Amino acid sequence: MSTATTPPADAAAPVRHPDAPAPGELLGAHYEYCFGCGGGQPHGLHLEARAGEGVSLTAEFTVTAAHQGAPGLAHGGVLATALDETLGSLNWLLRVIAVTGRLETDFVRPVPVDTVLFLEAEVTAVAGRKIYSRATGRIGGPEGPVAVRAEALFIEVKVDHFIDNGRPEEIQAAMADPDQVRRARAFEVNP
Ligand SMILES: CCCCCCCCCCCC(=O)SCCNC(=O)CCNC(=O)[C@H](O)C(C)(C)COP(=O)(O)OP(=O)(O)OC[C@H]1O[C@@H](n2cnc3c(N)ncnc32)[C@H](O)[C@@H]1OP(=O)(O)O
Repeated sequence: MSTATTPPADAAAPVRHPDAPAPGELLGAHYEYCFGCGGGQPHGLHLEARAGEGVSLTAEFTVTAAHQGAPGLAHGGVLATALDETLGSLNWLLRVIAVTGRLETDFVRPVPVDTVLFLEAEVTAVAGRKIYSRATGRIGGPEGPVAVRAEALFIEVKVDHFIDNGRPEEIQAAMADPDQVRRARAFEVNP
C-alpha cells in the first residue's frame, strides 16, 4: 500500500472511547439515507456493523442483484463502498467525526450475488487529525476466503463539514430529526 496510508513513525496507538458501544453491540446506522448503512435506501448495502474489542469491528452485508457489475457478480465500486462504510464505522469507537481522505482497495476474488460479505476492520494508528485503518472482506463468514482488502486514511472533521457542504434540504431535515442531532452531539462532546 502507499505511503499515504502508512502511519508515520510518531503516530499513536488508537484509544477506544470509554463510551464506545460494548463488544458485540450493533452500531446502528449513522444516517437513515446513507447508501452504506441506512434503512431508507432500498438498493443500499444495509451494512450492519458490530463493535469488536479495542478499536475494531465486524460488519456484514448481503450482495443483492441491485449490486451487480458483471452478470451475477458484485460491482467493484459497491465492494469499495462496503469497505469505506466499515472503515468509517470505526470512528464510532473513537467518538471522532471523520471522512475518508484515501481508500486503497485490493480486489482478490469475485463476489457472487447472494454472498454475505463478512468484514473485519481496525484502526491501526492516529496522528493528529489522521486516522489510519485497514479492513478485510471474506466470502460467507469469518473463516471464508478473502475477497477484498483495504487500507485507508480518514481525516477528522467538525460537524460543520457537513453543515457547510451538504445540500440544504437534507441538512435541514437531519437537523430537525432529534435522533440525528443526538448522534451528532455524542461526537461533539469529544474533547
Ligand atoms: C454527524 C455524524 C456524521 C458521521 C458521518 C460519517 C460518514 C461516513 C461515511 C463513510 C465514509 C465516507 O465515505 S466520507 C465521504 C467521502 N469523503 C469525502 O467526501 C472527503 C472529501 N475531502 C475533504 O472534504 C477534504 O479533502 C478533507 C476534509 C478530507 C481534508 O481537508 P482539510 O480539512 O482541509 O484538511 P487538509 O489540511 O487538506 O488535510 C489534513 C491532513 O490530511 C492529509 N490528507 C488529506 N487528504 C489526503 C489524501 N487524500 N491522501 C493523503 N493525505 C491526505 C493532508 O496532507 C494533511 O496532512 P498534514 O499536512 O496534516 O500532515
